[in-house]
Amino acid sequence: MTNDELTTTVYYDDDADRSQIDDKTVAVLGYGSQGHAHAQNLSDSGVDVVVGLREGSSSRDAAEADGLRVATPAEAAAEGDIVSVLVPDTVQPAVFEEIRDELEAGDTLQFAHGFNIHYNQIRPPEDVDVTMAAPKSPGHLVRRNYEAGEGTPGLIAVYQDETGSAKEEALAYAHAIGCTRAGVIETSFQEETETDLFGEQAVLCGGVTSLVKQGYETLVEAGYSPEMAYFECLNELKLIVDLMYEGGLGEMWDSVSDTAEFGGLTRGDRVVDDHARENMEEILEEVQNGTFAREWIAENQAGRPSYTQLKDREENHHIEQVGAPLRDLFSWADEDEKEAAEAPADD
Ligand SMILES: NC(=O)C1=CN([C@@H]2O[C@H](COP(=O)(O)OP(=O)(O)OC[C@H]3O[C@@H](n4cnc5c(N)ncnc54)[C@H](O)[C@@H]3O)[C@@H](O)[C@H]2O)C=CC1
Ligand SMILES: CC(=O)[C@](C)(O)C(=O)O
Ligand SMILES: [Mg+2]
Ligand SMILES: [Mg+2]
Repeated sequence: MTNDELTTTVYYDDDADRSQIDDKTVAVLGYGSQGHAHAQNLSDSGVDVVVGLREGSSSRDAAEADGLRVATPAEAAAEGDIVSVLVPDTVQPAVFEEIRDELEAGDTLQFAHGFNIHYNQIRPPEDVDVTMAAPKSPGHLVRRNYEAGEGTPGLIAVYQDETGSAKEEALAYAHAIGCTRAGVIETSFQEETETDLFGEQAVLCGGVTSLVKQGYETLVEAGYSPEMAYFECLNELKLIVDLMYEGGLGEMWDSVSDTAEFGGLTRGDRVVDDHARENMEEILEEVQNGTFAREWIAENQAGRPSYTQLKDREENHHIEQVGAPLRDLFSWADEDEKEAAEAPADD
């Protein structure tokens, strides 16, 4: 299927006009998963970057060690023509209030997720552009793929176009962080927010980890060794998903045995059944009607009691106790490979 046959236009490197960003300064607020990747990729792409971090932030040393200028969020925003808000969603409203007065007419407020705009937690001034360039990838792979000369797919969206060139600038930003190497699709703040929240809750982060833990617990409670259960239900999942990533479900089905294919096709829907689908639809509705957003905002206002308890329970799950030493064994193989690579040639 060519781009013309796709229902959505996919933008690539040649579709981006880098003159929209090359003479501008980008203030990247936050230096975490997305922030470190955007800042370094933008800088390596030749864009002037200043990182905005709180005084005393533990991320300051890392950003400076990576050769980037660091300032406070307000100082960075004052310098920036584009202010990329890459602090945690739950602190963005407070950080926005810190920088609001530093924004000038024609500046751009740029996001990697639409949560605070879509749920009206940030109401931007009317004289700036509001855009999104959102990698569809964890930040560390945004950076790793960029350094490998590749990219990660991304989305762009325009919420407010005061200058008349918001989309073109967002596409130039997506180019500079490497996303147009892989492909960029235009969406809206609403669509990105709702699909991203649903996807991370029901499939990518919540659904998958629950499936892995349930499978692991089923095997262990039936008497099988935890190591066997770990290899079967967690470790091999990467290898299976890699095939799906490369060539869709079909490439995975073609690679596994007929036995696995028959077993999977006849039993998969008994595990993720109609009830699971009803739960997914309920989760999507909670995203769409703001129930999840209100719950997450209230959780943070209360000091994250449930989040902390759930995180602690997850970190102490038996699969994590079993997995750590097993992965160290794998890293031993890496160490072995490293030694081999560093050893002088026997010539
Ligand atoms: N983690 C990911 O891979 C993805 C994240 N996003 C979005 O990117 C944005 C940033 O998320 P992450 O990179 O995950 O955040 P993170 O939690 O990894 O990093 C947050 C950064 O902000 C800094 N920070 C925290 N509080 C601050 C404050 N009050 N003032 C100034 N700096 C502060 C921290 O020091 C850290 O450098 C969010 O909107 C998120 O939804 C979008 C796509 C994927
Ligand atoms: C990595 C990503 O795309 C997520 C799961 O949406 C996120 O980290 O918010
Ligand atoms: Mg996401
Ligand atoms: Mg997300």
